[in-house]
Amino acid sequence: MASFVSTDCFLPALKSQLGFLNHDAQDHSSGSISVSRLHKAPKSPFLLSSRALDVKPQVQSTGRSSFSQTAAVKHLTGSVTRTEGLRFAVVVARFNEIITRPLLEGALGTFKNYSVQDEDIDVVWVPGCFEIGAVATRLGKSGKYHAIICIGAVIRGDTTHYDAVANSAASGVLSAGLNSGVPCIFGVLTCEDMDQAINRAGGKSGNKGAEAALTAIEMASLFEHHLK
Ligand SMILES: Nc1c(NC[C@H](O)[C@H](O)[C@H](O)CO)[nH]c(=O)[nH]c1=O
Ligand SMILES: CC(=O)[C@@H](O)COP(=O)(O)O
Repeated sequence: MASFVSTDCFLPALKSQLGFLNHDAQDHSSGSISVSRLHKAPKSPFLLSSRALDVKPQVQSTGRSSFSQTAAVKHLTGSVTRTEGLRFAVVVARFNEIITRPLLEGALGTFKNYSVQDEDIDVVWVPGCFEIGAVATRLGKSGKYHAIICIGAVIRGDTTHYDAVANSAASGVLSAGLNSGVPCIFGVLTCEDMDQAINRAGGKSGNKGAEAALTAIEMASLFEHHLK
């Protein structure tokens, strides 16, 4: 049976507060989850009420937190080094191609660096980000791909059209993944100006297309190697 992963990494203050009282210290008055109930309750510090944190800590005889990681815990993670046989689609918007093409090149370069075969990659061009969702859904439902990257660049103009396009693109990609069951990766820049976009398409902020490809590989591996 899995138990709680150690809090060492992110809750040192809480960990130092926590002692492990014997069962007669339960606090039934406030209905809060006292520390001692953690022995029965899911071992998550997030269930602690503030009153439980007032509990005076006792040093556990073992000196170990009950939030210790156990060998029984199974961790599933996609591997970026297991790309053999994984197939990808890249949906890329032609609008702002001066940005989307370097994003695409960043993605293809990452696939190459991680040994994804050219024959296992299909690139589909659409007019703009608004069209990405429908195409990603169709590709996902085709059953041909292990993950789909969606690449675009929405750059604010003079009107509120930006908000419509950006929000539609995000919800379209999200819906495509949820409706098709195939990981759809959001590689769409939403920028206030062209400089921001250039910086994220191979400039000083990196290449978001390359990042999206790495995410796609990990997610494709997670689904293919662990979640079937
Ligand atoms: N302004 C941007 C657009 N606009 C076009 C839409 O995406 C869509 O193609 C049109 O509304 C027809 O349905 N697209 C982008 O990708 N980026 C923009 O900045
Ligand atoms: C994101 C957009 O739709 C934008 O580029 C359109 O520009 P404008 O708002 O000036 O029409």
